Amino acid sequence: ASPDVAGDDLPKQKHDYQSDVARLRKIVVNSLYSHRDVFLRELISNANDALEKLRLTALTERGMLEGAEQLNITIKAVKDEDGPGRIVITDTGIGMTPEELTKNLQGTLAKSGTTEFLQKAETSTDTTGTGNLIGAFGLGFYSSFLVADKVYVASMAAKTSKNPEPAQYVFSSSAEESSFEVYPDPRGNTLGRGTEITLELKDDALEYLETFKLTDLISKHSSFSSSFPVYLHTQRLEDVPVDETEETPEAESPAPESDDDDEVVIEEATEPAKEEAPKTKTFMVDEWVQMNAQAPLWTRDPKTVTDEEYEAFYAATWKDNEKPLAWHHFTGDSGSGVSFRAIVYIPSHLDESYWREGLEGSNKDLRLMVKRTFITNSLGEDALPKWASWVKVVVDAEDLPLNVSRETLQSNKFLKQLKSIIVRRLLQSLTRIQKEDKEKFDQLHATYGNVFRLGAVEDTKNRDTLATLVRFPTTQRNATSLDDYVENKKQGQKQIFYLADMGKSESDLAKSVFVEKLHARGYEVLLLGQPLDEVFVQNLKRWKKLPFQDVAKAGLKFGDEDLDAEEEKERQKELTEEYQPLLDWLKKEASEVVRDVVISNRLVASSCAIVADRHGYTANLEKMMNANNNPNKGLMHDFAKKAKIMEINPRSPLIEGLLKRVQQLPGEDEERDLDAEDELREVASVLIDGAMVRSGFAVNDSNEFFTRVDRILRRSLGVSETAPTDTTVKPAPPVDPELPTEEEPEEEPFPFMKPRMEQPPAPQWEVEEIDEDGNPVNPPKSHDEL
Ligand SMILES: Nc1ncnc2c1ncn2[C@@H]1O[C@H](COP(=O)(O)OP(=O)(O)OP(=O)(O)O)[C@@H](O)[C@H]1O
Repeated sequence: ASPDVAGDDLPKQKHDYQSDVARLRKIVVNSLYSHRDVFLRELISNANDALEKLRLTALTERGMLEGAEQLNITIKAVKDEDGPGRIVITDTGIGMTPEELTKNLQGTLAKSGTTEFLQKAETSTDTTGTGNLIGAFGLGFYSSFLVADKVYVASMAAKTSKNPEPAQYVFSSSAEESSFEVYPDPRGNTLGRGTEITLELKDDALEYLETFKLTDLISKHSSFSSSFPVYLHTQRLEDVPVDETEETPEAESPAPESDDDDEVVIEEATEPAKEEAPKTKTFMVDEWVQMNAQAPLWTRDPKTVTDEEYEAFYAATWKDNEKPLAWHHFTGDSGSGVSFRAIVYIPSHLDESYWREGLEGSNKDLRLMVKRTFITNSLGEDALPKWASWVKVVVDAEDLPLNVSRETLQSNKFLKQLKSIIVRRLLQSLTRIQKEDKEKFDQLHATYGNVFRLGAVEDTKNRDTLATLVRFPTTQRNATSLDDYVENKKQGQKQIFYLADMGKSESDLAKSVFVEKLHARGYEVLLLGQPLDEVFVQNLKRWKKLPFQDVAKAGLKFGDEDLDAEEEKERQKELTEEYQPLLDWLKKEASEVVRDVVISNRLVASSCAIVADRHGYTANLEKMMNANNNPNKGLMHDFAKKAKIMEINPRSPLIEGLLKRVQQLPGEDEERDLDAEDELREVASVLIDGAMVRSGFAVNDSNEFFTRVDRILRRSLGVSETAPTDTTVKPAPPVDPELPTEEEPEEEPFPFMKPRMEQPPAPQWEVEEIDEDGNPVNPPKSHDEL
């Protein structure tokens, strides 16, 4: 039988779901079957949101609390004798008008990436990790359909000046239908205010009717989902002595609110009582048991909180099914008279939208409470910097007035201090992990390595601490910090050598002409292939007083030049004199692309390379400038582009050969062989362009470059340079009007649907007192000062 809320005989307004919504619902239900326990957490958390909204709005809107005085959530399982069984979840929150029922509950697909997601989810068989999908796509209410065939949402909006006479309406929908209905509640106004969700359970979900199952679910997943009391309806048998002269006593039912269905069931006494024992009767007693009676987690002494509780609190508060990497629970006194408690969590993954969003910092994941009441999740203009904006924080201030409006809060000194307190605490946690737990730090760096680079660029105050956290591959080892690098420098070395080429792998970078001599001589070179690397070193400029030196740029010094023997210097001088004719000749030939040609001190096996002048573009920078499609890059751009130097390796036989040929060229008044000269020029041009390519630059006209290469190859093979290639080709068949029928190849599943690594348990932090600037008042011995 349908529950009363169904109003079977009523005329109802039908609405169609958007077609994508119906698809989405199906995917959610199919892919999340094994996670279906989450439905209760999602509904409790929605109820909590509605209560928080009410409490916040009621600060400025009088009379809103009329209708239902208590702010709470109740859950009741109803076993129907002639029906499947229902779970009813009721809150006395802000409620919804019929328009809101229609708009809010049909779900929106406005979130970016949803359509893409749908396609991937439908073609993928991999459903691991989809537990997060619910939170990520705002599908909270949809999770009802994981366990219910039919869902009724009765709601009565709070009374406001704009809506002084709210009415109770019902939204109903079944799991399969592509439409939903909204109609006036046939029972009238039973709620006073708030929302009641009735789930008509699927046949295979009847286990959720059992009290122990609900108790287990709530304590496992939802005890932290609400800061308002959550009551579960329970029944127990109780023997009560009866005085036959008195009337049958009423069983007590401390229900948080009256409930018409809640008639107390009274059973007959089971055994005829013995004479001496007082007569008893067994009653079925209805009770509402509060499921979250414990003090909120952040107010507790961390010594009494288990890792599991910290993890459950994190999962419930931020709807993230992956365990956090670490957390820091502390109390503090802001100095401006506000004492507070806080937990800072480091998630084990970055939201995929992090890098897509703009650079202005915002933090949706901060929950600012005053005396356990949620106030806001926005620090406004005192928002965390972008690099730290992913951190998840609960802060509860004791000494702020409860009725602060968000506006007055913005001008409160405490808020300004909060930003630096959180950042400082976060940095302390990160530094501590770096020092104490290598394995965890590796995970941290894999996720946040680029965030640390960004931070070092963005946050000048914390630049050094953030830079300490960054790791680089080098020509000698992996995961090297700047401090490690400096420790490993050679005698006399006064520069930190690096090679930057965005997007190149370490092994490609390690093969570059620019590092060959450094590597051969045993110097370490940082290999920078990450997008933010070059900006990072340019902002940092130096580390431990050593300047960064791009090994693809002029100015490279090994630092032991002064230690060279006199004859070594003499040899260098001789070489320059010997090669002067070639240097002069090449300088003319290469004048289009370089400013000068010199004898190299950085090449070992390669014949030549193009290095950027101190103020010129490196190949990496030139690529970025070219990609930045601004036609008016101006004079400086042209200047920077030309600011290159060609270096030749006098030990290379190719260069020796070229020198000989240049020396043999006839003098001014001798007879010239123009063909031979052209040939030599062509060889030189291929050498120059080859050096460009080998050094990471693009050649001006690659097609023309390869035509020249082709000509030289023909010459060396003795093939005619002018013999044409047969260029006849078979034309394509005529136009085909038929549409293709072949299926699309299956694509890789979305990255966030792939399984993620299990995280080891995070360490527990001690509680510390901190002052106005976030400095510990009595720093414990184990504490790392930054
Ligand atoms: N118990 C409720 N009381 C009042 N409004 C509700 C309630 N449950 C849901 N809503 C409304 O319906 C909207 C959609 O709910 P849904 O759970 O699908 O998404 P969400 O809560 O916005 O996102 P998420 O659950 O992922 O955080 C909510 O934003 C809210 O406006």
